[in-house]
Amino acid sequence: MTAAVEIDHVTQRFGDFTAVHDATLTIEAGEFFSFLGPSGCGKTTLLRLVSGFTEPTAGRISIGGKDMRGIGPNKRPTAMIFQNLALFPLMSVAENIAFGLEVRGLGKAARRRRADELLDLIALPGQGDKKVSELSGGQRQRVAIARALAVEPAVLLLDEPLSALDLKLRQHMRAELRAIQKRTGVTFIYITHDQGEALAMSDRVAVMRAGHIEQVASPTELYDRPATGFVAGFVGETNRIPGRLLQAGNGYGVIETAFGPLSARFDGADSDSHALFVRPERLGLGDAGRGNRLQATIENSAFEGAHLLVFARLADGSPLTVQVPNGGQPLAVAPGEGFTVSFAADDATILPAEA
Ligand SMILES: Nc1ncnc2c1ncn2[C@@H]1O[C@H](COP(=O)(O)OP(=O)(O)OP(=O)(O)O)[C@@H](O)[C@H]1O
Repeated sequence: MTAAVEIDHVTQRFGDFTAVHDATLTIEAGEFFSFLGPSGCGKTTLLRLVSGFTEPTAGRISIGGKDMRGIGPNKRPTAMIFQNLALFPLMSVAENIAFGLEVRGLGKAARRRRADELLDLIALPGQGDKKVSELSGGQRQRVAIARALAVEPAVLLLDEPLSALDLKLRQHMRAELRAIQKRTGVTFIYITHDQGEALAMSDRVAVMRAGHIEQVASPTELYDRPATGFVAGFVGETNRIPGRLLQAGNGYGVIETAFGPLSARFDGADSDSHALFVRPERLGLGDAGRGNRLQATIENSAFEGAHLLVFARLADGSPLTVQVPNGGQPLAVAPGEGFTVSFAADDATILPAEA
């Protein structure tokens, strides 16, 4: 089972405070969709609205084309997985998975059959008789997913389920979650403040800021075509150079900056002031005919294995980060020395400047 989720002009207020402002978007059936944003931006509130734990102050949520107004959480075709998995430690793995089925009156043999199917799905075949306490953190995570899937929800809601795991396991579980989602075809709605997680797993991501949805796009589009300065800065690293728009046309613009005119992609967004955003890995050392040039002075650098991060200052003292691929040669410039970087207009974006 799978279903689309329509969020139609949904607002959630708590007293005078608006946690979600007029959100409108459709999550397609079978999609892995993430809400990404800093703490307090309203992600959990939106998830609770979809699950039915909270009714919106205004607007409407539909699941599978059905209006969910007045339909309580246990009547919705959704299941939720929380950060603390709340597995029952004294029950076996199979009993944990089948718990929701017992409540629904399914017989013992049928429950066990379903638990075994789900154990295959989460790549823990034959582990049903183990105790939860005998499993690793990642295995418990998978059992929690199996338990949520046992009741055949059309939409699975996941509230930062990986945040308690260590980095290695988290990265491994990203791939696991994605694979389980693909195998089941269930719509996954995932919330996280970890951009790496959202980019690695999702078909599409909604970036949220202070209750507003800033952009909904695929991971590559978010990274390469951020719609706002906030998205450019929140999803990945970026350099920001403020300036005044000089000219625009055909999808490109030129802004006058403290370092001369610079050109980049520009979609024509009107604003009193603009800024150019360029990612550290899109800056190349030297002037290799890339179109835009900047002079900077190196402050220090950090070796990260596959690349070197160079922290530099522009002439007005503002910071510039350059990511240089590790080509097996030491960097030819030392701290305190000046150097030139360049970038192509296609590798940078001009957006309205934000405070
Ligand atoms: N029941 C409530 N009553 C009053 N304010 C609330 C309530 N629930 C959430 N808020 C406020 O709404 C805002 C959004 O909260 P929410 O939990 O949705 O954020 P979040 O993006 O999920 O953050 P985090 O990543 O920290 O969980 C916060 O400022 C929070 O304090």
